[in-house]
Amino acid sequence: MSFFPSQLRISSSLLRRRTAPMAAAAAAKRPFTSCEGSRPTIVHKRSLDILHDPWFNKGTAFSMTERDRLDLRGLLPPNVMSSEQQIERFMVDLKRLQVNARDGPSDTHALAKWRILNRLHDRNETMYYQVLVDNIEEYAPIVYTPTVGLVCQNYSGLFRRPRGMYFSAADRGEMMSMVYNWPADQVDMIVVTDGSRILGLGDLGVQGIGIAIGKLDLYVAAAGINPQRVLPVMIDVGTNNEKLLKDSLYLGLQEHRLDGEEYLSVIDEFMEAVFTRWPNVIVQFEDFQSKWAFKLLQRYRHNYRMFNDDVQGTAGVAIAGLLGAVRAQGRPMIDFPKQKIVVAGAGSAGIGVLNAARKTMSRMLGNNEAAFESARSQFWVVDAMGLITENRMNVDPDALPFARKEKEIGRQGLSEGSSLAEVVKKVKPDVLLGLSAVGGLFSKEVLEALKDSTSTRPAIFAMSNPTKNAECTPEEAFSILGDHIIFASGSPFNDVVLGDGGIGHSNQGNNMYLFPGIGLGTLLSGARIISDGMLQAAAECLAAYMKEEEIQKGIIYPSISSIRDITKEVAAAVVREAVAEDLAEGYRDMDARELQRLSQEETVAYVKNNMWNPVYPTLVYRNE
Ligand SMILES: NC(=O)C1=CN([C@@H]2O[C@H](COP(=O)(O)OP(=O)(O)OC[C@H]3O[C@@H](n4cnc5c(N)ncnc54)[C@H](O)[C@@H]3O)[C@@H](O)[C@H]2O)C=CC1
Ligand SMILES: CC(=O)C(=O)O
Ligand SMILES: [Mg+2]
Repeated sequence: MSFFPSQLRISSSLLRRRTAPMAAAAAAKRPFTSCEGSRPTIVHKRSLDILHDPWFNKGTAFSMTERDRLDLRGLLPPNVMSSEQQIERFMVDLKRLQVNARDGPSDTHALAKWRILNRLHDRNETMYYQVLVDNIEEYAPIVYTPTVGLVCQNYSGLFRRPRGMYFSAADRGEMMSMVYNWPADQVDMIVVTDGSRILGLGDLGVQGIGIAIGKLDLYVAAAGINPQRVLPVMIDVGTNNEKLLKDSLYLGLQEHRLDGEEYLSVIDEFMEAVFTRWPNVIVQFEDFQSKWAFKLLQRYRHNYRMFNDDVQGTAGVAIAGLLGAVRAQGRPMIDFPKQKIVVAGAGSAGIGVLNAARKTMSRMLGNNEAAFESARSQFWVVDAMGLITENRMNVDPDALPFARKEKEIGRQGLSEGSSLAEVVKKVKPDVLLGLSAVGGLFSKEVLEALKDSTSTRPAIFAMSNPTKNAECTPEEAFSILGDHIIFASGSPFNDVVLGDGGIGHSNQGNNMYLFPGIGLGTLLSGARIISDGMLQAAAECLAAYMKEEEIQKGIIYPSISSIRDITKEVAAAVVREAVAEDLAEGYRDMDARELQRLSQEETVAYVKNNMWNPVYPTLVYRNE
């Protein structure tokens, strides 16, 4: 099945948008698995051991009866706090930092917030996630992009308590037993990186584990995956970052990266080990350099429950945004195949987006070979060496399908290696999309050239992360191109106040709108693999989520404050597609046949009821 649905399916889901009433659970034929937060939790420890365990610790919120039950009386100040009071106290501390920091959202300021939040995570996970869920808009930029980039760059210095697992080249032959060192018998979600391309910051070696941790924080906050069942993983096969190789305080292997068969054998061993211990786990590959991203995806996707977020998650988010941009021009989505799109960056993310966009156009044009071939001519791809054409020596095989024919581009006055500014000047594209990792690539010259766009409302996607790597800022885009544009960036920027006092919307086009729902939907369907159709359903759901009035205002992605809601909808769409493709094997007491019987509303309710909420459970002690 190819990546994106026909226009008909998009339209019908647009009609269904946000129609799933929560009353559906009550109307459902059978009770769904209830929220785990309400069940008592059996613990096998007491006293200080409980206070020092972030999974169970409630700090001052332990009730007096619980303090008696768990031998905690006298180990805490006597005033029992509600979780709201606890958070209020914590926030006073966190906000004081904000008041005192005179330098605005500087790096040191953001890092200080990350430290405070991380320390909370280390002593009380429930409260940490409560703070995150309730203030996701404020703290996603701290636990995720952009601050997570800074955290990864400084991880060797910031490291205090271990979080997640490290599999290194030195562990070859040991991984099958090592996985049993992880304390949880059930793991639902693993995010794994080899640290070779962290955001747009390059090879950060073992320090890249920060990105796996940040992504899993969003799995918990947005998708309600139980934090006791997530596992961040770093596969340390060395680093080619010369600075880290020479740094005596660096925490990873100080040797050059393994390559070729040796590298593959390490990743193979890791996959075999984790799927042996946790056969139903889902593995998200994150921030692997392009060289391996596609190869590993092809190697594993038909046998394991895995996906590559940079290739597949980014593609879905970009497609949803591109369709939003078409609607924002006042045109029907079926006009998407007429859009001229210039893409800067032909790495794992850029090529992932290009393949998905081409397939989407092709489906809209009739879904045959001629349509697929014709869709190709809507794209111009520029990488570090300029416009990619068939004359490029040693063109990357993944980029080859998008290499322009000299004959075609000769007519436009372009040639192999033409600069981005030249390409934009000559093509006059509807969309300029950056996944280059080069901050400021959309220079004044490039944006000036876009003024001649044939679109009534050109779209600029400056998708590279973190903030400093964005191809341009919204201020630059709106000030040069005027008010009637669409702007999206990978990391968050503030909206821009326009000359007439209106708002120039700065959308965050980030795969965070899809990966949590893809993971949750896969988990709750029990799908054996993650198919193109499931990814396509996720992207379609995101595209359909935006209301017409929002789109007309230039808002093409939801606010991050609604990420839990959008994730629930995306997960339900993924579940339904898995069922439709006969891939779903069920989850816990919801078997495949029962899943099949659920209506759309019931599927949404099923997803919602299986999302973990950060609420203190009642703790009951039992001897082991
Ligand atoms: N917003 C989002 O959700 C996502 C954003 N990204 C961002 O995309 C960026 C790229 O990621 P990957 O594709 O994995 O990296 P990559 O390193 O595989 O690819 C980078 C590409 O940019 C090209 N490039 C370098 N300099 C250029 C220049 N001056 N002009 C045009 N192209 C140039 C390179 O030739 C290469 O093709 C990163 O900054 C990453 O943070 C990645 C995934 C998701
Ligand atoms: C967002 C993301 O996955 C990246 O920048 O790599
Ligand atoms: Mg990534």
